[in-house]
Amino acid sequence: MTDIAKIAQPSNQIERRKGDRRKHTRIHLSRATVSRDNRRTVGEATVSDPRIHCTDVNVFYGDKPALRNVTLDIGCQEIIAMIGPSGCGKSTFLRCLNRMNDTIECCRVTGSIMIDGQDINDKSIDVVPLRAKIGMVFQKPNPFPKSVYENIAFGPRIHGLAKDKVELDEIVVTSLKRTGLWEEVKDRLDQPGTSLSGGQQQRLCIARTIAVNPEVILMDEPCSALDPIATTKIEELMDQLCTDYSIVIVTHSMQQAARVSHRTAYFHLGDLIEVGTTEQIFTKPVHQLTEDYITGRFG
Ligand SMILES: Nc1ncnc2c1ncn2[C@@H]1O[C@H](COP(=O)(O)OP(=O)(O)OP(=O)(O)O)[C@@H](O)[C@H]1O
Repeated sequence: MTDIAKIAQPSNQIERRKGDRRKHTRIHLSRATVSRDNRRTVGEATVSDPRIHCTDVNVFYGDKPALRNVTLDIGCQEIIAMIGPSGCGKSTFLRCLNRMNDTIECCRVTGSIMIDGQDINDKSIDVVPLRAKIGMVFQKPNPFPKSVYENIAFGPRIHGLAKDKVELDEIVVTSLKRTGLWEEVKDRLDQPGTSLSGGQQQRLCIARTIAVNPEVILMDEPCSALDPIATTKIEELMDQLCTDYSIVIVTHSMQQAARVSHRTAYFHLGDLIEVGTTEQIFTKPVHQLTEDYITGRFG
């Protein structure tokens, strides 16, 4: 078994690894023990043909910095995983990518985040089409309180993507087929989305996201509320979807990052420490902080 295959082993073996990890001495790194120089990003943060190009992104909640000078590209047709200890800024970064931080009053974002030649932080940008272009799937499945059909049809209808009912039906069927849900729900399209299982609800939310033709799908711990079988289905789905969309996933599970992503970005206390191919990050991390985290010495 290769090193990365060991990391990506199925979740029934993960519990045993957790036990092993507890044997390591825990290292508590305070801001004082890690100099700013040691927290410059190492690795290739940029790609030749980025879908999203982030430069010097800083985020503050009130006066408190949550992210510092993050420069990172999101490539086309890639799955990039954001990993790091709790509170390091992974979700904050994800929310920057479709201006979800706008919904937090005390939050201020600086720097540039370019997609299709436009800075998404430009005040003239309409966030409704932006959030269709850069869709988001949350930790807990959150279907609309509507039927299965309406959960999918709602977005294309408000974005004017279907000229009539026939086209709308086609989008609904295609989106459900692409997420592998069609066979499971084709006889219950009129039932509430909330009547589906948790894993089906999460795939419904992904189907709802792809129904409006996104370029990027943001996933904030999309499997944390799901069992291992539902998790496997979502991971297989991500693998299929990345041929058309860029996927950015925040995950607490290093095994999941190793299984699904092409590149991995490691955050620590608001800094982007290291970016690289997932294989390199998990087998030959360059930065000591990355190594300490992936070997379970802290976090
Ligand atoms: N709405 C908010 N108001 C104030 N501070 C916030 C808010 N959201 C996040 N923060 C702070 O910003 C920092 C980064 O939080 P964030 O949720 O992005 O981290 P994370 O890496 O995603 O954590 P976790 O893995 O626990 O979800 C933390 O110090 C957190 O307390």
